[in-house]
This record gives sequence, C-alpha cells and structure tokens, in this order.
Amino acid sequence: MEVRGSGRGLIHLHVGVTMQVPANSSVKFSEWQKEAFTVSTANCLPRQKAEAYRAYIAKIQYAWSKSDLSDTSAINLFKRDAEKCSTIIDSDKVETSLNNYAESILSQARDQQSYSDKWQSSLTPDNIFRLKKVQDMNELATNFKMPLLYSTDATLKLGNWGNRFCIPGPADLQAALIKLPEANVGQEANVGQNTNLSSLMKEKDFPSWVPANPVQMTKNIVTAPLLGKKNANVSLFHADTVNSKISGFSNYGKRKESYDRGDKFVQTVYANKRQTMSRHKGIACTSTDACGFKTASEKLMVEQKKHNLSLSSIGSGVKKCLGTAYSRGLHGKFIPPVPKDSGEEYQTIQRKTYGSERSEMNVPSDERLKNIEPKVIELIMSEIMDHGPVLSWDDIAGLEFAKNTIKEIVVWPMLRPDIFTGLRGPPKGILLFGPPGTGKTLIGKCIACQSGATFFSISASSLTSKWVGEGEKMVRSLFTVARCHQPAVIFIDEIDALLSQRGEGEHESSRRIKTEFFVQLDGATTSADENILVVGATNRPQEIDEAARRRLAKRLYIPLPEFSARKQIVVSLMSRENTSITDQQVDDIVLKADGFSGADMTQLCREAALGPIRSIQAMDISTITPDQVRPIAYIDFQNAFQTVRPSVSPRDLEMYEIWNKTFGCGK
Ligand SMILES: Nc1ncnc2c1ncn2[C@@H]1O[C@H](COP(=O)(O)OP(=O)(O)OP(=O)(O)O)[C@@H](O)[C@H]1O
Ligand SMILES: [Mg+2]
Repeated sequence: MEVRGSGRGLIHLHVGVTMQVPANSSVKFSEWQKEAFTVSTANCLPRQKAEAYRAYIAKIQYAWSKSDLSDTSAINLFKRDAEKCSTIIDSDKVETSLNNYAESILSQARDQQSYSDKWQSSLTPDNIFRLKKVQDMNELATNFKMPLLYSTDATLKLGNWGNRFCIPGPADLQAALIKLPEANVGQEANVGQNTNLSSLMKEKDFPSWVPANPVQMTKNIVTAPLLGKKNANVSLFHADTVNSKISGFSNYGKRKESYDRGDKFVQTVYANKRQTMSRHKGIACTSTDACGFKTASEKLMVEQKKHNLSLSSIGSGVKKCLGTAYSRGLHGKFIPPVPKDSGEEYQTIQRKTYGSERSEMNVPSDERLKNIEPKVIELIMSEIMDHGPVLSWDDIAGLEFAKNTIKEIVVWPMLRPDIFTGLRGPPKGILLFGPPGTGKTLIGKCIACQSGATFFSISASSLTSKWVGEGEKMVRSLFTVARCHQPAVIFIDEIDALLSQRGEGEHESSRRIKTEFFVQLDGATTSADENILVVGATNRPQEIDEAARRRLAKRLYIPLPEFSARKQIVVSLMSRENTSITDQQVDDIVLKADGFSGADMTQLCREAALGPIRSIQAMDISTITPDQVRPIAYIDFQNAFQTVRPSVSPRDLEMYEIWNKTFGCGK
C-alpha cells in the first residue's frame, strides 16, 4: 500500500513527542505504522500521547483530503489511531489515561483543543450559546421537535449563570428545579450546603433519571444534553445520538464503536472531507430507533410508567369529577365511579365503550359505592349507560304534547333545579305508554341528549332474563350509581316486564326485582335532595300493576302519528334519498298511511326505496353504478303499500285510548 506526498520532514509537537511526517511522494504505508509505534511507545504523559494521536489523526485527514492517501488506507489508519487515542482519553485508568470525557467533549464543542489533563471548563454562559455546535444542536432539536435549549415550555434558572435551560418534565419537577438556590458549576461544596434538592426529590418521588446532586445535575444539564457525556445521569437525549449529531469527533470512546463499523466510518470521513456539510448528517447514528433514541418526553413517559405516576399527579391529566362539570350526553365520556379506598385517591378501572375499544380513565370514588362490586359498576357503565347518536326534539315527528310535557317536567327542572322546587318539583317517575313503534324509546334517547343528565337506559327484560339471579342487585346498584351522578335519568324500556301485575305464575326472582325497584324508587321519591328521574316505557300499560302506576305518577300517552307527523317522517327520510316524488304525491302517501305508526312509516319508506333496485335486471346489478339507479318514484310507494301494513290494530288502539282516558295524564 502506498501513500503519496511531496516530502518528508520532522514535526516537533509542543507536547514533546517527535513525529515523523511523511511528506515525500510515494510514502510507504509502513512509514505511517512506524510513526504510530513511536507514539505509543514513547515515554510521555498520557496527555502528550493523546495530543500526538490527535495530531496524527489530523495528519491522516489532511493527507486524505488532499487525496494523498487512498480512502481505504485513510479508513484503516484512522480507525486504528482513533481507537488508540480514545483509550488514552476515555479509559478509567488514572495512570495511563486522561480519564476525562469532558475535556475532549468540551474542547470539541469549542472547536479547540484543551491541553489540560484535569477538569477545567472554559465554557461560560456568555460563550456557550454562541458556539456553533450548540447552535447546530438547537437547530437539530427544533427539527426533531425536541425540547432543548431555548425551549419556552419550561425553564430552569441556574443560579448566577442567568441562563435558561429547558428541563422537560412534570410540572412538579420544574417547580422543584426552579427552587434551586444559586448554583454555580464548579462550586460543588457551596451548592451542596445550600441546596435541599434531595429532599425535594424525595417529596416529589421524582424519577430516577433526575440526579439528587444539584451540581451533578447542573453539570449534566450543561454537558449531557449537548455533548452526550458518557456517565450522565440526566439523559435528556440519548448520548450516542447527541454525540454523533453534534460532532464527528466529540467523543473518541463513542467514536470507537462507530469505527468498528467500516461503513459508518466512511460516512464520517466523507463528512469531514466535505467540510461544508453539516457535521451531524453523516454520522454513525442515522436511525433514531437503531440508536435507541428517545425524546425527553418519551423518556419521561417511560419513567412515569415505571414510577406509576398518574397523569393527574403531574398536573397534565384531565381530572374528572362528578356532577355536570364534565361533558356528558351520548358522546361525553362517562366516569364510572368505583369504591373508595382512601382519601381523594383516584382509581382507574376499565370500561367498555359502546362499540369501541376499552378505555382507561381516572375515576373518583364515592362512599356510597363501597358495597358494590366493581364489576357490577363496570357492567352498569358499559351496558346500561346509554350511548348512541345525538338526537334533537325535532327528530321526533309530532307528539307535541308529550314533548312539551317532558321538557317541562324533565329537561327544565334538570337545567334549573333552583326554580323547580317545592310544589314545582319534578315528578320522580314518568310512564310513556302507547302502541309499539310510536317513538317512546326515541323520546327516552332524546331526554338523554337534551336534559344534560346522566342517562341510564336499561331494558326491563334484560334485568329479569339477562342477569339471572343478579337482577335485584343490578337494580340496587343502578340506583346507587345514579345517585352518584345526579342529576340522573333512569330509562326503563319495556317496563311492563318488570312491573307486571303479580300473579300465580310470577317468578320469585322477578318478584324480588320488583320489590327492590319499588324500594329504590320510593327512596328517590322521598328524598328531596335526590335528583333522579325514572322514565318507564311500555306498549302494554294494562299489565302494570297499581303499585307501579302510583309510583310512575306522570303517565303520558304516545299515540300513533297524525297526518303532519307522518308527513314529517316521510319528508325527513326522503330528503336523504334520490327521489322524484312531488309534494302532492307525498300528501297522498301520508293520507293513505292513516293508522301507521312511526315505525310503520319508516318501514314503508324503506320498502319504497327498494323499488328502483328491484327494477334493475339481475344481471346488471353487479355492474351498475350508484348514479345509474333511478330515483324513488310514487309507484314505489304504491307497491310498498302492498306489503307494509299498519302494525297496530283498531282494537288495540281502542284499548290504549281507554287506558289513557283512565290513567293517562293527557288532555
Ligand atoms: N314520532 C316519530 N318520529 C320519527 N320517527 C319515529 C317516530 N316514532 C317512531 N319512529 C320510527 O320508528 C322507530 C321505532 O321507534 P321507537 O323504538 O321509539 O318505538 P317505541 O314506541 O319505543 O316502540 P315499542 O313500544 O315497540 O318499544 C324509530 O327508530 C323511528 O325510526
Ligand atoms: Mg321502545
């Protein structure tokens, strides 16, 4: 192997080591090796040896940049000598090494060499931010969206330095750090005496990456994030990454690892050759994942998990509370309460959200829930809490009387409990009764959206059949949970299944559920403070016994829709479809649909909407585009009337009318 040069001479290094510099052309590779041998065997101080190696490395770079040295030779030489240099600088052996990472780091940061063999930082607050590498680092941090120097988020004032350094971390930590007394790097004793950071740390249960020694921390803050100090306790950034990003030569110990990988080294060499290039681009660590790089916030998250710090304790979590302060309604996150263990502690339980994944949330505990099994509470939250689309009163066609009454006795008292007091106090139980498919359940859902109350919706049949043997407990738990979430509405659909008249064949468990329900309802009725409303819905009001009737004091008839309501349903449904039906034809359809319930009207429209599809040839169905499907026409409704018939018979209707006249609260 050969290197080319223009001559050969002697260089006297100021450290006292004499090196042979190949200057002539066609210098043999063995000459370079000889010189390295001279350095390593020379009887001089480690500092002098290190300097000699630095000079030697610089010489290799110089020769290579002038193309006096081939790439392969440069790589091999560089690798070998950088390794040797790093053993002197970074080794822990005091006799044979400098044992001083900081020196090399700092000198590299300043683009200068430090000739001292003990710690003596020449960095000052005045010059540190002007250093190109610090500025590069800041720029890099900005690109990586890392909180670093100059961050405006959180700042730490380090004593009389007067500079601001960012410490990403919990608010508590920042607060504690800001409490640091005047700290001056290098005056360890003074700082140690004046500082009570350790106790602060203990108090706050800080993660382990926060050093207890303020001076250590101060040093680390200055050096570790910037320069990747090997033993830094404060690891705001992965040292390797920072190190390699800040400079190709900042830490020979780390560089050594890079040199072991030839390809990375080549990148480094090229990066140095092309000095115009930003240094951090060509360095060993190109993939953040590969380097195990973590941003400060990621690191913090990991630490928080480790230390089991709840979000609320660091001030960034969303605290949930009972009552109306949190978002409610169908899409609001519901906060399941769990039995209280101690004080104001927050507990986390999982709740199955409707049709979606389970979610974790912090929940307040409540004394009243002490005796309820958490799994029952979870069940109530997941299965009984109503979650569905947002509904407005306008979505319910007709039923003006029922809607107005409900607004008056449910929604307004919930919104203004201060006005609806005494005799104006709302009833504790409402019964919605009427033929099937007239909108009773729809009204229940609308109350959920519009009242602002916590809404529990349960089907009575599920109480009696789904949770066999548990129904009674469920009723009790349901009311207890509702009490913790006042104002609350408990909507019991098909309430006849729960409150049907007691008879011979009545099952023991059903009887117990009913009894429990009455007990709970009476409790809610007698207590003036309790703002719980029970809304029952049934299409078999005649089956409800007198005891239940009495407790459901407001009984509202939900009749079949009138002409205008039927029309509203048709118009509303057709407005979302491609149709050619005229206003006059709509009127004809609605007139013809006399005796149809709301559900029947919906079914009629669905059937008519299938008309255009049925007129398509079977063979075309796979190829036709949506815009080729013809609009829904009047003829489709005429055909639909052939198959859709009213579901409520005149006899049934008569029965509802009679019951309404007897027990209903309508005019
Ligand atoms: N007044 C109405 N306005 C709009 N749509 C209605 C109305 N009544 C019924 N519907 C339609 O009928 C469907 C069934 O209504 P809902 O479930 O409220 O009936 P219901 O009275 O509870 O019946 P059931 O007594 O059988 O439980 C609704 O989803 C809606 O599409
Ligand atoms: Mg219903």
